[in-house]
Amino acid sequence: MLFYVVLLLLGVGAYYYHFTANRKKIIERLEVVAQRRRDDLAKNVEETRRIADKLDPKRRDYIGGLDFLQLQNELQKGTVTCVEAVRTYFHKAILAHEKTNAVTCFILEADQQAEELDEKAKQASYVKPPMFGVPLSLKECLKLKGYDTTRGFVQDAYRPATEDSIQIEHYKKLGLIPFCQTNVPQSLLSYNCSNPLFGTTTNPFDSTRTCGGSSGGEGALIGGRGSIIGIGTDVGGSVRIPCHFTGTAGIKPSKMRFAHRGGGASVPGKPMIDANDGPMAQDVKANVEFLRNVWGDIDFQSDRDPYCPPVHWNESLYSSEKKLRVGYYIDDGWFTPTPALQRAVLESKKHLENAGHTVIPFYPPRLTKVMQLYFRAVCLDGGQYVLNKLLKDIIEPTIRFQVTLWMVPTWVQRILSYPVSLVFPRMAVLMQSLTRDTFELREAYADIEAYREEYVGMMMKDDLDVILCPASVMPAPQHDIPSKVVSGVSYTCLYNLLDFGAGVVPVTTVSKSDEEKLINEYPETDKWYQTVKKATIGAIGMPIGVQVAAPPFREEAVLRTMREIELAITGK
Ligand SMILES: CCCCCCCC/C=C\CCCCCCCC(=O)NCC(=O)O
Repeated sequence: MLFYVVLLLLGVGAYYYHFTANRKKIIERLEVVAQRRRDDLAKNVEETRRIADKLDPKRRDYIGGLDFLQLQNELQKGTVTCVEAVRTYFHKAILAHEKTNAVTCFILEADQQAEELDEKAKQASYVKPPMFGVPLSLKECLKLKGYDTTRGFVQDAYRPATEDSIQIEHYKKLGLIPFCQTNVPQSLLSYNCSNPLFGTTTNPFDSTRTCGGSSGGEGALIGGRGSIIGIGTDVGGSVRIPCHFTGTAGIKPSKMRFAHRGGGASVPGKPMIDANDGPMAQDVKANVEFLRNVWGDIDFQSDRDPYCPPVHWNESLYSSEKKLRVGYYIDDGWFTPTPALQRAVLESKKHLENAGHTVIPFYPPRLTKVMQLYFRAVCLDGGQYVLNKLLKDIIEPTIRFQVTLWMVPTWVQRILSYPVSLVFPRMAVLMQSLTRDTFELREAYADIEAYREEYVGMMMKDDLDVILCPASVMPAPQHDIPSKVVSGVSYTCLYNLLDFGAGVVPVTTVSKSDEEKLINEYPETDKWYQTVKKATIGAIGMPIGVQVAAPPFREEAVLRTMREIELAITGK
């Protein structure tokens, strides 16, 4: 017996030695690559600055002060040139990048593309596309020919995409000029924004706090006024959470509204959790104008990807005079949001009521079950795909907590969940979420299908057009918090599980009385609540958004509601 125990211990020891020696070698090699990539970025920023500085600062200030529609209009009229627009945003993005570390690469050829467009515009026969010359920032994971899409993995640096994705091709055809790529959290499966290649992107309003993720670089850049419009991706909130954290507006459309051929994903092959790309901008108006043009010309995408149905922009749904019926909630029953987030929903409710809409309570059913289904379906192989990639890379410290969760075998998590349930029931629910086998996975898929039917059934029963609810559980927290509170995505991931269109519009900022309420009334019943409460103290002044969602192909109703809230708040 002793012999076998010694043999086992020797085996484990040898494996551990081999594993750590191998990891050390990988890390040493990748650290050289990461340093080289960062040095290249520093040179790239300086070259961009040289180009941006060719534009007269007075002109730059004027163009930089235009909003999306004004810039689009001046470019159409020819009173602003494409070169001027690109150089202005090169300059503004450098400023925002210096503050937040949002950019992973400036696309220098944007300047040349702008020159070419300006040349074309001189020809009398040339018809300008609708978004002629508007500079566009892109989340780093989007496939752009000639540029890396690392998703924060050092191992994927210097492996540029060989083609544009269909969506990028389309945006270029509509006249947009991609001018920079923006930072993401390693693996994209997080709502912070840090990786070992490009480092941490910070919130433009407070550098000790995260800009959110995974489209965090976009949030920081747009919130920091370094881009007028950008594209993010969202599988659990990655467009909507950064919008909420940085005071910007964006929407994740339902999956089928864009072509996905040639695109990338954080975890390929997860059929029931629907991700999509989506625009992010300084206001809702820009999102509307962008999607009106993209969906107005959606045949471009459908012709190249038959899985993308040719569903055109529905102007009558967006501009309808018919009053809306809105279901709202301020607490999903899984994770009570901090007071400012609840207040934002109640204020939005008032704005909608003042505009003549009917707003009634709505109770999303069984969120505890939803959280289990979401984590089971998003980590459908128990997290193995992401873990395999991470183990071949330098692991980002701010996601180490969730990496540890993925490393503990499922059966161990299940056994431990029983004692844990006695002191921390919500954690125990998640410990039972990663799948043991395909039987459980099939069951989860069937449950998601049934849940979708139940949810839309409830909306139909009350004749609801859209749902209004919080965008998250808290305002932007410190950089390490998202990994410790992965369960805080309940307000957003629900609408990926349902495949609804869902957007976020900025509504308010955290006030002193929100903080007092937080201190006196916010629950402290478990570790997650304690962490959220602690992270939210000191967040006075941080932006707060609300979320609007509607079933697939009704994104125009979502945008209409968001726009009405925006109009009521900003008056423009
Ligand atoms: C014991 C607990 C087991 C649960 C393990 C959970 C590990 C965390 C896994 C996933 C976290 C998901 C968070 C999602 C954040 C938003 C991600 C997103 O939208 N990404 C965009 C994209 O992938 O394109």
